[in-house]
Amino acid sequence: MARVGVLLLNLGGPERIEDVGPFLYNLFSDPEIIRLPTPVLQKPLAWLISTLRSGKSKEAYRSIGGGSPLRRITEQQARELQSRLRQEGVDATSYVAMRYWHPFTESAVGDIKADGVEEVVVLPLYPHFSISTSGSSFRELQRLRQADPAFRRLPIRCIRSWYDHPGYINAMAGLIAREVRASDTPDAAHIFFSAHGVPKSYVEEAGDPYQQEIQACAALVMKRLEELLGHANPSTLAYQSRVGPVEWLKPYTEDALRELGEQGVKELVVVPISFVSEHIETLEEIDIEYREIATEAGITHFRRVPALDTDPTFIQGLADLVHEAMAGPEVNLDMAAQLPKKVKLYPQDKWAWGWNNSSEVWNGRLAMVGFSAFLLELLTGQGPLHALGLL
Ligand SMILES: C=CC1=C(C)c2cc3[nH]c(cc4nc(cc5[nH]c(cc1n2)c(C)c5CCC(=O)O)C(CCC(=O)O)=C4C)c(C)c3C=C
Ligand SMILES: [Fe+2]
Repeated sequence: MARVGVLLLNLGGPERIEDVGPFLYNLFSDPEIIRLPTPVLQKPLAWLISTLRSGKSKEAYRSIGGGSPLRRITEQQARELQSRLRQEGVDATSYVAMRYWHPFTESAVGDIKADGVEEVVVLPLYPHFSISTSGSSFRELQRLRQADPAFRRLPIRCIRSWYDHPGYINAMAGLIAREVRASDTPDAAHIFFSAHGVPKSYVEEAGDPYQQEIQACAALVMKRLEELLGHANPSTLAYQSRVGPVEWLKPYTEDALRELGEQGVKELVVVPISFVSEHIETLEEIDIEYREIATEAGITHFRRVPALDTDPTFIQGLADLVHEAMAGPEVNLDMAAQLPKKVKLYPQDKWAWGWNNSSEVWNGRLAMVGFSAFLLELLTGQGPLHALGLL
């Protein structure tokens, strides 16, 4: 029997307040998170944004106990999945590969090689594919594989996304049904799906299938929920956690909550749909910020469905996904990271004269170069502005 390594991909989170700044720097250094047409500016911009954001982020992490529970929960999921697979006769060991904090992807790959694993199943702990999440981790793995002949030799089967997998849909519907039954008005409780957002351009320009997978998933969960409850509840899908000035997927969670309040909705069952573990965006953003907005909007009952964490139906669903992947063909990282549409990531790169997309991009680039030079001068204390006595 082959020794199988199940590599679980996740984002990672700061474990202590001191980790918040470096964690944010790692996150914003990723070109899949901030898609800049000029890569040379990625690191200065990451430094700037992480510095500006870290106060707000630290406050949020403080309010949930001083750090993210994501590593602890992901490691628990990994242990339970491993024991489930071993009970089912697979010689499996699971490994956790975080994208922006410990344990990093590189260290998980090192452990896989040291343990003599013979084949790898890559399972992102994101049910829905996005360029910014699974896509980014697949690319990181691709870089590590290209640089390492020993890793390259291992057969690999990547699971791209699993938003429609029966184990996951059943587990989600089961948890929601519990909250609906416990509500004051089970027939009328409004099911509110809150998914992590992404910038609109990811979907419309770069061809990210994320929105389509989220919509399809919410529809499947609602169908299963109706079967479990014996009645259809009203539902809404909205997107949370917007960062920065650009437009993200709409409706935004805060706006949708206010609108439901205006419509007279009183009882809400909030479902964190794109997350499979509790973390800052469930424990702080939903439980504290959005609860407050809903209450102000006149929603009197706000119940939040817990994240799946180590729910047994969910862990069994993950084990089934691994079995299905092992029974299928190899799926390499290129195939897993592929986008459905053949699109240009930066359509504005195409040159054209006049006041248009391309000239706006070049203005933006020149402004960024000027801004970086200014930043450099501030840091080094040397440059033309100092020479002119302006700094
Ligand atoms: C489906 C899940 C996620 C998507 C899609 C996603 C996209 C995305 N996120 C940011 C910016 C931030 N994300 C942060 C933390 C964070 N995000 C996810 C999940 C998705 N992100 C997780 C699991 C976590 C870790 C949470 C934890 O408990 O530590 C943060 C840091 C927290 C904060 O300051 O708000 C940022 C910033 C962008 C820009 C983006 C898409 C482009
Ligand atoms: Fe995020």
